[in-house]
Amino acid sequence: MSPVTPLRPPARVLAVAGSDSGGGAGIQADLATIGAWGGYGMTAVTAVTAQNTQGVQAVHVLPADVVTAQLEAVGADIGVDAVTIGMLGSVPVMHAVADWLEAARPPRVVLDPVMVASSGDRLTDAAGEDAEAAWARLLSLADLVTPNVPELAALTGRTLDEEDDPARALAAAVAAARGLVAADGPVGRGGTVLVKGGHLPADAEGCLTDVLVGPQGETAVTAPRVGTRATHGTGCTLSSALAVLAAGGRSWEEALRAARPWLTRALRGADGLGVGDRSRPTWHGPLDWRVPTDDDGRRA
Ligand SMILES: Nc1ncnc2c1ncn2[C@@H]1O[C@H](COP(=O)(O)OP(=O)(O)OP(=O)(O)O)[C@@H](O)[C@H]1O
Ligand SMILES: Cc1ncc(CO)c(N)n1
Repeated sequence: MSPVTPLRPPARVLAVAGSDSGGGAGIQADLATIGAWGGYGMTAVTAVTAQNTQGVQAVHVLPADVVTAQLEAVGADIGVDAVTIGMLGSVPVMHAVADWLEAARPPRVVLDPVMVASSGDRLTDAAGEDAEAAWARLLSLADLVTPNVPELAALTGRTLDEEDDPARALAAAVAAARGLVAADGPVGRGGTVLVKGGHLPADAEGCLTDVLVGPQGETAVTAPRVGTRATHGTGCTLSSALAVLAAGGRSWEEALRAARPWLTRALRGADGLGVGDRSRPTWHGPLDWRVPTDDDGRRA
């Protein structure tokens, strides 16, 4: 019997990110998501974190040359259709990744400018002018940048947490993103910014809005706010889904319209997981599987 050959080879997606021992964010979320969407996942680990649903207990950032070695090993042999970049951890690692992006020029680059975990713990020691220069390099090499609102505030130097009205808060965030994609802004190559609404108040219908802000225009995608504390890893999950969908040929808008309802299901599925009791992870797997839990989502 001849071996089974897929109709189309899977998209090869490289995740450049930190390891989350708790399994909810970082490399673990990236690989689960890439697999869930039928892609072939590869990794360049930038840092090892000891992390669970309570917070981050330890961070060890890898030496920059070890990160470069992983990037070169994968790029030279297997090939890369899309890259999703998350936690980088230090200025030397940021420059190592930027150097590789400049040399390898992978076709689609999604940059999630991770700075702080959902628990509030810092995930990078990069600060000051050195960090600003490294972010500017990375932004200029990205096709899609996916900041949450605090990250957008940090990248643009704007204050984005003073507005309580949902529409005005979103408008302020979108205005900040416009500055990033402007002709003289730091996001180069006609890149796009996805403003993520997870840190903004829900609107009167109980919905959150994400907005793609590109040089040619803007697209808003709205979804119900899920009343759960299980939002750990949503950012990594969304970025990886967008990378694998774009690698399969979709535009950023098509990718976001496909990924967003799936993310809603991943958030809804999380409460039945019974994993930890604080900042629980989203659930990347099939939804027809449950463990018995009590009303607080703890294993019964
Ligand atoms: N409670 C929620 N209900 C529905 N969607 C949500 C919720 N929280 C976040 N999202 C969605 O999850 C995605 C990630 O947004 P968010 O702003 O939380 O990113 P993040 O802070 O980078 O995530 P992370 O928790 O991984 O750090 C967005 O599409 C956002 O709209
Ligand atoms: C390793 C890692 N990357 C990203 C995040 C942000 O969710 C996290 N908590 N941990």
